[in-house]
Amino acid sequence: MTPFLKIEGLSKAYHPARPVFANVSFGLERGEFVCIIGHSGCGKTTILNVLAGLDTATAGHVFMDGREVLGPSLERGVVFQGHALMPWLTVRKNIAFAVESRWPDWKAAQVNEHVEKYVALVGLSHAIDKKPSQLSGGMKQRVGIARAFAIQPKMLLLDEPFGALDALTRGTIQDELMAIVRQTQQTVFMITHDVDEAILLADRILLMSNGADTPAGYRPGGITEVVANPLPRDRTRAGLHHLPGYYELRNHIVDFLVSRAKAH
Ligand SMILES: Nc1ncnc2c1ncn2[C@@H]1O[C@H](COP(=O)(O)OP(=O)(O)OP(=O)(O)O)[C@@H](O)[C@H]1O
Repeated sequence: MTPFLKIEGLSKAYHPARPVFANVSFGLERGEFVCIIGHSGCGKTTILNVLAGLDTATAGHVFMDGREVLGPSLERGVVFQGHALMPWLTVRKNIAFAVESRWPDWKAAQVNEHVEKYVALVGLSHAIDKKPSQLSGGMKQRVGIARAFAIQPKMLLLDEPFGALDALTRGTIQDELMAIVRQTQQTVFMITHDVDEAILLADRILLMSNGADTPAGYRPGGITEVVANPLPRDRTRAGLHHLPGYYELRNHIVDFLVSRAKAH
């Protein structure tokens, strides 16, 4: 069967002889949550941008639901590291703008009800009529997350969406994200640097290595290994460390990052 999202032979080269990554192929099933982990500069954001249709690959193709991704679409919701909000609009209007683009026929009251629901979901009802400059970095990030969810895309692409959040908020939003994704059967591709976050959220974890000079010549970066998460899907943040298999999985990923992800 063809997967919901299919990535075939993707390469990106800024210098023809030294591609950042080459021959990257993988698939995501509908409703699957996949995280990608790798050191800075290996090309994770580039891959995510190609999946979003915001960047083009030097070689290879991406198909979603049987159609090639050739540009951005409201079928794919993206949450960036920086929150990318319109600074002159309130939280309500930032999200309403996206919702109106997605459903141009909706009446104002319907748009507003929808916006309020998603703002409540990320715990920001009290700040709904504030502008981004009046919010903390973490709050702005939550607005970005609410906006991506509000357009109910077929696929969510998340580039370290929780990086700027303090540990407590991060935990709460991880729980919320997990609950929504399970409930909506959302398909998610997420970049993270946090091994525990990947183990908590992902069904599978892609381990990506950096391009490197080796005795045999330059070796482009790529997906070195795909790790299936063996832990039960109803795992929780608090219970994660007690699950059999957790430490083996964690050690395996940390070992990859320490000794295999970069040539020494
Ligand atoms: N416009 C560009 N011109 C030349 N090189 C670029 C350009 N954009 C990105 N790169 C290089 O491509 C590589 C991959 O960048 P990318 O942002 O995808 O990495 P990343 O794995 O997401 O890193 P991080 O974890 O730090 O966000 C980096 O080495 C970067 O220097």
